[in-house]
This record gives sequence, C-alpha cells and structure tokens, in this order.
Amino acid sequence: MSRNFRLILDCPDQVGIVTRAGEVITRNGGWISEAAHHSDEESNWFFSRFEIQGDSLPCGIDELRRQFESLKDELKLNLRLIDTTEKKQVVIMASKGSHCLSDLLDRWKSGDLDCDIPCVISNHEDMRGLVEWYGIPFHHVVIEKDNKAPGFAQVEQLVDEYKADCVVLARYMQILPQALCEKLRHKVINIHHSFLPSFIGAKPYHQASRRGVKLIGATCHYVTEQLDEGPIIDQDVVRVSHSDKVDDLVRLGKDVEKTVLARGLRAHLEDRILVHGNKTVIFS
Ligand SMILES: Nc1nc2c(c(=O)[nH]1)N[C@@H](CN(C=O)c1ccc(C(=O)N[C@@H](CCC(=O)O)C(=O)O)cc1)CN2
Repeated sequence: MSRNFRLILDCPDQVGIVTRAGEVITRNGGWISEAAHHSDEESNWFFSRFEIQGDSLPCGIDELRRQFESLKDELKLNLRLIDTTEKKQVVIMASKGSHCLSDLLDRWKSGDLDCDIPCVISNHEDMRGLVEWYGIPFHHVVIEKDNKAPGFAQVEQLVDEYKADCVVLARYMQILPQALCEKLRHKVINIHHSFLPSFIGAKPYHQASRRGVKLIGATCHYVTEQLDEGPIIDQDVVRVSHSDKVDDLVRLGKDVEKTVLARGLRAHLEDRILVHGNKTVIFS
C-alpha cells in the first residue's frame, strides 16, 4: 500500500481554517488527494480531514507536525497527523458468541480490514480453536463475578503489551471498569445488539420482543463508563414481524451486527471518525 498521511483536525469554527491548514501542507509540497470538512452550527465547531500523498512531502511527518505547532495554538486545533503505512494494532475481545468475532477474523484474513490483530482476549475458552486456526494468540482471562479487578488488570496488561491502538468488543459480555474506559478513551469499539438508544443493557432482543417492535438493529459505538451510551459510530436496522420469536430476532440481528461492526471498525481504521462531546462526525 502506498504511503499516505492523514491530517485530522477539529477546532472552534472561524473563517480561513481550511486555507491556513492547506497553506502548511502546500508550502511543503504536499499533494492533497482527498479532503472533507464539516461546520457544525449547533456547536460552532469545525471538522476537517485531509489525505496527503506521502511521496509529495520530502519533509516527512515529524517536520510537518512541527510546522503545525504555531497554527495549533493560533486556531486552538485538536490535530492528528497519521502515517497510513503504520498498521493499527486491533485487540479483539469476545465472550461466547462467535458471529462477530469470526466475521472480523474472516474480513481480516481476506484483507478487507487493513490492520494487525495481535491477539484475542476472552472470558471463556470457547473461541480458542477458532482464533488459533487464524494463527492469532488467544488469551483466556477469567473475570470473577464478585472480584472483577484482577481480570481487568490482566486485560489492561495485555492491551499495553500488544500496544493496542484499538480494542473491539465483539459481543464481549462484561462491563469494562471506568479506569479502563478512561485510559482507552475513543479507542474501544462495541457492537450493541439494539438500535440505541432503545434497549440499553443486557438481552436487548428479549426487550425488543416484549415491546413488539417492527424494527430491530445494531449500534457500533465507542465505549464509555456509561453502559451503551458512548458516541455512536454506525447503526442499521432490519424489519421483523409479529410472527418472529426471540430466536428469530437473534438470527436476523446477527447479520446486522456483523455489518455494522465491520463498517464502524473500518471507519476507525481509516481515521474517518471525529468525536465531539458525545457525538461523532463520520467522513465518508
Ligand atoms: N464500560 C462499558 N463496558 C461495556 C459496554 C459499555 O458501553 N461500557 N458495552 C458492553 C456490551 N454490552 C452490550 O452491548 C453489555 C455487556 C454486558 C452486560 C452485562 O450486564 N454484563 C454482566 C455480566 C454478564 C455475564 O456474566 O454474562 C456484568 O458485566 O455484570 C450488559 C451489556 C460491553 N462492555
């Protein structure tokens, strides 16, 4: 894959942001191959994403980052400069359900997900065979019902050891402690099996069946200490009817969960997600 740089920024909205950022890029010979911008009137905040051809920047990413320092202060920029040749390290966590995990592993194996998967962590042994078939290390980390701290300390140690850029909860059925959510802010992605904000918490398909809904869905979101209330990345729905039982909802929902999680992870891997408060801007 050819080298590209991604410049992602957000700041208080004002005239001239794109021009000023573009000037820094172009005076260093940068060739902008893609750019997207959004001005949010409600929050008076501006969001921008540039893709820059890596071979057009003889100065390299560190010098470009240095040249943005003064503009950062002047425009109060939140700014990220990313080298696309550095593959993101994605640790996947799962429990007993295999559909989301196996879907991600298959997409990774086929090259659809441009990342490394250094390990899979689970609180059950069920997925070991599947994971090791892909040649990926599997770590069984027990989370004791009445004493969860040691287990999550081990999870944190593994996340650090593998230098994870992203953690995906592929139907991982344990609630992450606040400290871990704060440490990995906007780096943990969860697939919740409902169209949030409906049916937060455990067993959303049972909740949906009791409510008699005609649509069920899935939501991919960043994980915060508030259960299933983090910034939403992607969602989708599928129609259901009065004749569908809970098992039918589970079956129909699985396809939506897999699609939504893969789309959300891809957006994260391609640095297309900007978070502002509890909302996201997702550049296509
Ligand atoms: N801090 C957070 N942790 C997790 C989130 C989150 O948004 N913030 N999302 C969940 C995923 N999830 C639904 O999508 C979910 C998982 C687990 C539970 C739950 O009640 N778990 C029980 C234990 C259940 C068991 O032992 O089988 C618990 O943790 O006490 C609710 C919702 C993932 N984590």
